[in-house]
Amino acid sequence: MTLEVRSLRVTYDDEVVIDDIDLDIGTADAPVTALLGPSGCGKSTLIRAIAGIEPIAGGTVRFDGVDLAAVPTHRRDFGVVFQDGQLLPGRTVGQNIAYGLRARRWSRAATAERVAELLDLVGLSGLADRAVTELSGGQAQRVALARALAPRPRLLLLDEPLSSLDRRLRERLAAEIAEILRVAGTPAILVTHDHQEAAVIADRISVMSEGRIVQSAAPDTIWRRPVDEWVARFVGCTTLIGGHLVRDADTGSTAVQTVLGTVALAGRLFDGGSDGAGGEVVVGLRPRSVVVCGEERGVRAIVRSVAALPEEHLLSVALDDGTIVSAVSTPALSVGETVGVAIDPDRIAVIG
Ligand SMILES: Nc1ncnc2c1ncn2[C@@H]1O[C@H](COP(=O)(O)OP(=O)(O)OP(=O)(O)O)[C@@H](O)[C@H]1O
Repeated sequence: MTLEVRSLRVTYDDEVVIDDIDLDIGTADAPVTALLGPSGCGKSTLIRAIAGIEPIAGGTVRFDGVDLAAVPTHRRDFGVVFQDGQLLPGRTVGQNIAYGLRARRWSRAATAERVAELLDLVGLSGLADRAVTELSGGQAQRVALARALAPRPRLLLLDEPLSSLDRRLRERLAAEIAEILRVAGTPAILVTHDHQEAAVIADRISVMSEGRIVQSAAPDTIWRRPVDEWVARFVGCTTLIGGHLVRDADTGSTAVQTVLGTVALAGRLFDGGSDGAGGEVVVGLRPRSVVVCGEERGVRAIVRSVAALPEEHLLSVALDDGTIVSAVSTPALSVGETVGVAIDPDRIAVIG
């Protein structure tokens, strides 16, 4: 059950909005893919083109090998959930979930059974007769998800389904959606701005920029081996520094030398490929990639500013060569103080 997008192009007037995109959705190793990218990069347009709502200017969209060019939206058997749910306001929760089943001529008994099953799946049993205008935002999005899943679609298209909810609810619902999709076994594409939501719900993340897919990989590969500096910055690296790869003769593992010291790059993400000794790389640092560790063990730095966060202090420090980096410290420190800093290898990205 895979969706294959090949050389897809979508244009608005003469402007190319989707440019030569290849994508495989619903593969055995990655049933759920998240599309992550900045505002305006074309995520929603791509989803709409796959759904058949947006005409395509070139390329193909196939499902299980069948070209969908001549298949209208309502015959593609795809479920869609948008940001604001788009529930039918004059009807109850149960009637909304049953909506697609009526159109497909399901019997009354089969419809009632399926609605009960989905209410249970999305955790809303007992709310079948509630008017949808009397639901919380989170409940409404669960009903929208149940309605999309009810006819057993071959693919689910989720276009920012949680972005109208507050952060805490979003985090909780993201975990619930991940579980619901796993139980339903339905392949899905999720459009989101939120890195954490992408990692919680999806098996694979495709990063988009200006109408193109710039990297598709498992979430930890995206965070730790971004394909270029743009992706590194997009996934939270605020400072990029040069690095030189060296091979530890004793362990055979690769390490990277930087102005912040040398750290081992353990694990499968750093094996093989261009990870041999002698290569030049770029190391991406996040605000928590550098830790204060005592002057004797780290690289000398002077504290430039200190912000007290609830669980730690966030510092800006200057190295002897003038490089400015963010660092975290549990104890409070003063501006002007000399400290030792070191890289936490589990929190950096390596590009190249
Ligand atoms: N109907 C339209 N006519 C002309 N241009 C459009 C239309 N819809 C979208 N665009 C443009 O196409 C580009 C991609 O828009 P799209 O909505 O796909 O981006 P997005 O990545 O989903 O953004 P966001 O994250 O802000 O929702 C944008 O430059 C947008 O202005």
